[in-house]
Amino acid sequence: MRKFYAPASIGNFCVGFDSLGAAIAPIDGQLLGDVVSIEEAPRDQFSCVGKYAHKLPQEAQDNLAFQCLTHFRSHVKADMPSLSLTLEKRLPVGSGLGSSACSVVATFAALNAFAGTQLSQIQMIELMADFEAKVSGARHYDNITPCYLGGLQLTAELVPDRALALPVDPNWYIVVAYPGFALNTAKARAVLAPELKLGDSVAFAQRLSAFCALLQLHRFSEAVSLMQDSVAEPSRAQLIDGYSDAKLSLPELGASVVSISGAGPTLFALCPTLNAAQQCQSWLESNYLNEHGFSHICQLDSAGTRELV
Ligand SMILES: Nc1ncnc2c1ncn2[C@@H]1O[C@H](COP(=O)(O)OP(=O)(O)O)[C@@H](O)[C@H]1O
Ligand SMILES: N[C@@H](CCOP(=O)(O)O)C(=O)O
Repeated sequence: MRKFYAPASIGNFCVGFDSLGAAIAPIDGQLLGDVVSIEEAPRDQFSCVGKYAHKLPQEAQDNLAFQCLTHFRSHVKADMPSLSLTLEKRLPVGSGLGSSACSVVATFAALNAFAGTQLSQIQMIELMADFEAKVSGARHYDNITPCYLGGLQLTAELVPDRALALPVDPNWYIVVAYPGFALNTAKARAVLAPELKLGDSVAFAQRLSAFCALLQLHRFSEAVSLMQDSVAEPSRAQLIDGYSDAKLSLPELGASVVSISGAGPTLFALCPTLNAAQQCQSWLESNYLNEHGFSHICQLDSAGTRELV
C-alpha cells in the first residue's frame, strides 16, 4: 500500500486574494492535512476514515476524493488496474485550511503515482483546480498549488506554470487557530463585493506586487509591513465571531500580522519569533477556540504533497 500526504494551506496569505497561498507544517511534527492510501484490489473500492470523515457526505459519490477517482478512470487512464483508495480525512471541512484542496491534491497525486501517468505539472494543477472549483464557488489556485508544491506560491491562471514559489523568512512562525465551527467557502465568497473600485484595484495590485518583489529581495520585514487585506477581510469579518478581539489583541503579544486563513474561520498570526507565536497561541486557545477547535504553531511546509514512507 502507498500513502500520500497533502498539507493544509493558508489561502490568500492576507495580501494576495485568490493569488497567494502558503502550505504549512506544525513545528511539533504533527501531520496537518489529509492522507490518501492506494493499492491494487480486485475491483475499485473507496472508503473514507479519520477524525473528520463523519463531517463529509455519507454517499461516496458526493466525496471529492471519490469523484477524483472516477474522473481519473474515465478521462485520464481507463486501463489503470482496479484499486482500493482510502481517504483519511484529518482536516475539518469549511475550516479555511484548504480542506477540500487537501483531499483533491492527495487523491490525484496518489492516482498519478499509482497509474504511472506522469501528467505535467500544469495538467495536474488544472485537474485539481477543476475539482476545487466544484465546491468552493470559484476557480482559484491558492490552496491547490501550495498544497501540491509546498511553500508560498504566487498562483493564478496568468502566472507561468500556474505557480511561482516565493522565498520566505526562515524565522517566520505562523499560528493557525481553527475555532471549532465551520464556514463554507462558497458562503464566505458570496458576501464579497462583486466589483472593486478602481483605486482599490490599484492599491491591491501595488501591495501584492511590492510584497512579492520585496520577498525576492529578501527584504522580509518590509514585505510583512505590506500585509493587509482590503479585498475580502472587511466583508468576511462579520461572519467570524471573535475575529475583532483577535485582531486587536494579538499584535500586542507580538504578532506582525493577524488575518483570516482562506475564507475562514481559521485565523492566522504571523510572528517574528517563537516566543511571540507561543503567546499568541495561548491567547487564541483561551479566547478564540471552542471545544472542537485547535491551534498549531507552524512554519512553511516546503515539501508539499509527498509519499509517506
Ligand atoms: N473530501 C472532501 N474534503 C472536503 N470537503 C469535501 C470533500 N468531499 C466533499 N466535500 C464537500 O465540499 C465542501 C467543501 O467546503 P469548503 O467550505 O469549500 O471547505 P474548505 O474551505 O475547508 O475546503 C463541503 O460541502 C463538503 O461536504
Ligand atoms: N481564495 C479563497 C481561499 C479559500 O480557502 P479555503 O481554505 O477557505 O477553502 C477565498 O478566499 O475564498
